[in-house]
Amino acid sequence: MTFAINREENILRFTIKRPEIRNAINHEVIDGLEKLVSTVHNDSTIQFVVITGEGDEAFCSGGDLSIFHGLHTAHEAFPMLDRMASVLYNVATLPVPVIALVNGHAVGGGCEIATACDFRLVSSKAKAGFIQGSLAITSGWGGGTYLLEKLARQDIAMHMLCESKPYAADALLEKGWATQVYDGDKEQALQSFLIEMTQVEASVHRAYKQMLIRKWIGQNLLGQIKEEVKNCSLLWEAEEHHKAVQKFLSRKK
Ligand SMILES: CCC(=O)SCCNC(=O)CCNC(=O)[C@H](O)C(C)(C)COP(=O)(O)OP(=O)(O)OC[C@H]1O[C@@H](n2cnc3c(N)ncnc32)[C@H](O)[C@@H]1OP(=O)(O)O
Repeated sequence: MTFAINREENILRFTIKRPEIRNAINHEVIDGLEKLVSTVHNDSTIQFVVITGEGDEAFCSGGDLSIFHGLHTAHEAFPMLDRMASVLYNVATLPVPVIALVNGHAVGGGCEIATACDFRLVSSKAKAGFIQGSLAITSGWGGGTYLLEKLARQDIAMHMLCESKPYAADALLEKGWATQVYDGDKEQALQSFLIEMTQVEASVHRAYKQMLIRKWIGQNLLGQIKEEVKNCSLLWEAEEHHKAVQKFLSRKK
């Protein structure tokens, strides 16, 4: 199994379990995120959702290039992008706070997943960035839309998207992408982040989350995400994209 869903008291945790390829996303992990969403909707006692990656190296390295490289045309890429974008919107709009425990690198689609979450607790050793531009595509799972929505400074968000590179944790904090940066043990970091929040009734968290979701519905965030998906699928079929992916997959270390 390439993912795990575990419950610890009122916290539901989703772990991507593909550390050998830096927790890249395959179809089974997408299925797992769907399962996570339905579990939360069917259990009103869940207070928080945590998404993380196995190991110390990576939170998530984005789409599994060895699989998704097989998608050539916009027509072929669109269903994968659209499905993941929909699943991620369902994660972003879960009725409880969602925390990305960024235990290691979060690049490409991995950075999109973390950006869709309400909070990002980032290891001081991690790097994160929207590196999709270096593969001649844009974000395509909604991440660009979330970034432009979530960062207080739009110029910084645009710069991150257009530079298409990974940033160190301190820079991510300065830009407003990281909620907190932690040293050492991720479990301790999570515990201290949640300690004050757990003193507040879960119904209060749920009410604030609804406030946020209403705002996003009002500004048609989902419609904007659908446009992002469409544009990404058009860039996907260009020769430049396929060459860049091929270069990554065939690089010599
Ligand atoms: C769907 C839209 C998208 O998500 S587009 C973005 C796709 N993602 C990427 O381009 C990121 C590619 N990965 C990386 O940049 C690096 O692997 C990062 C995450 C920075 C980690 O570096 P480092 O710790 O040095 O590991 P490494 O590069 O030696 O990789 C270890 C093995 O894992 C593999 N791997 C890594 N990422 C992916 C991926 N996204 N898809 C498929 N395989 C991936 C590497 O190829 C490497 O495999 P191997 O050990 O050489 O067989």
